[in-house]
Amino acid sequence: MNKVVVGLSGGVDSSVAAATLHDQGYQVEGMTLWLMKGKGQCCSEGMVDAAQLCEELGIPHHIVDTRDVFQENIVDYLVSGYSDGITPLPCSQCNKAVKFSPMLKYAREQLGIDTIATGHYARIRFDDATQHYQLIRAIDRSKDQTYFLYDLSQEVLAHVMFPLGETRKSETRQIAEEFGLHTAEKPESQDLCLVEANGSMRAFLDQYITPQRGEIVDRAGTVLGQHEGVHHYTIGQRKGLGIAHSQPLYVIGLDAMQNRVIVGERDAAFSPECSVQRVNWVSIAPPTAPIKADVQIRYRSAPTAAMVIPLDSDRVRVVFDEPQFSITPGQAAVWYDGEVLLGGGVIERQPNEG
Ligand SMILES: Nc1ncnc2c1ncn2[C@@H]1O[C@H](COP(=O)(O)OP(=O)(O)OP(=O)(O)O)[C@@H](O)[C@H]1O
Repeated sequence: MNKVVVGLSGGVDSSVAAATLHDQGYQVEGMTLWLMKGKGQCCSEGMVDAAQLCEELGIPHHIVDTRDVFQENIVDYLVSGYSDGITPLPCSQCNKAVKFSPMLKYAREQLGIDTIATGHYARIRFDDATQHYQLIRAIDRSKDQTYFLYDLSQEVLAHVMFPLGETRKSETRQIAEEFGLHTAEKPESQDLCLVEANGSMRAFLDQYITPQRGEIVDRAGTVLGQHEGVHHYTIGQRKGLGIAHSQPLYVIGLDAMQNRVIVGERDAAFSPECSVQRVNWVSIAPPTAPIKADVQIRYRSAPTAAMVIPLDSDRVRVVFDEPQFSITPGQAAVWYDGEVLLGGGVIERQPNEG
């Protein structure tokens, strides 16, 4: 019988992923990664919910202590990024370094199982022509999570299943009810796990970074106000600046070296291009010539037409057909050809951002 280890957060999506595979005849084992020191959602009640689910399905449940891996790859990464005036995206980094690789390693080495599954909304297809696994958007575009998965490797894609890729979110709860799972009623997580655990990103960061007062300036260097710490701000932010001005002002740069937040009017927050580092060509061999693609610079933003121009083995320049608002260093730029996620990487600081 085919064996699979399903990553269980204690939420409804991973519960349904496990129950579906179990129903299809797979020999399923549940695995919960203990990610956070303290009271992270997946780590206290989540572990109990995951254990109860495994009891309901009559399958084994493994809890793997990965708190050190999470601390090093996510907490330290966020603290150092925000201290440096960028806005890191923890979820893609978490998927790559904390969830998929350690889960697969543990499944193989400790359980002798070579396939893992999660409740992500995404699909995988093997393309015979290119001999590559391709990461494909979920059927339910409103829940599609491929943006957070761009950094997975071919090796991981070859051993992963996403049972919810063809399911609409509206059906998931119904399926959970049909299977009689207690997680059917569980509310959705609304935000980043660290934000849910700490109340806000600011509260999380303030535990690690001592707020340092500094100046809010315009591009010419004129002082317009004071800030409480560069790490409290993000490019494109409008609210919470506390400056009276004739036009709305936006954060257009964060200068950690000089401890300054740079603001400007809306027009100044648009850029025609950006460079992207730590690029992973997830579904295709790295191209040597520029390609046309639809690029997404935020999880919830619409993909927009651009040229993706390879610079070297893991850097590209993205030139948009139309200038984009608040391209945020640290966040992911991810590019698609239709439904296929071709690649992605981390947006670099722009030359004019201080
Ligand atoms: N602590 C964890 N241990 C193991 N797998 C996890 C853990 N957290 C998340 N996952 C896996 O990653 C998937 C996506 O996680 P995400 O945090 O985005 O939650 P979600 O989409 O709300 O899903 P869920 O409803 O299952 O919590 C989950 O469905 C689950 O398979």
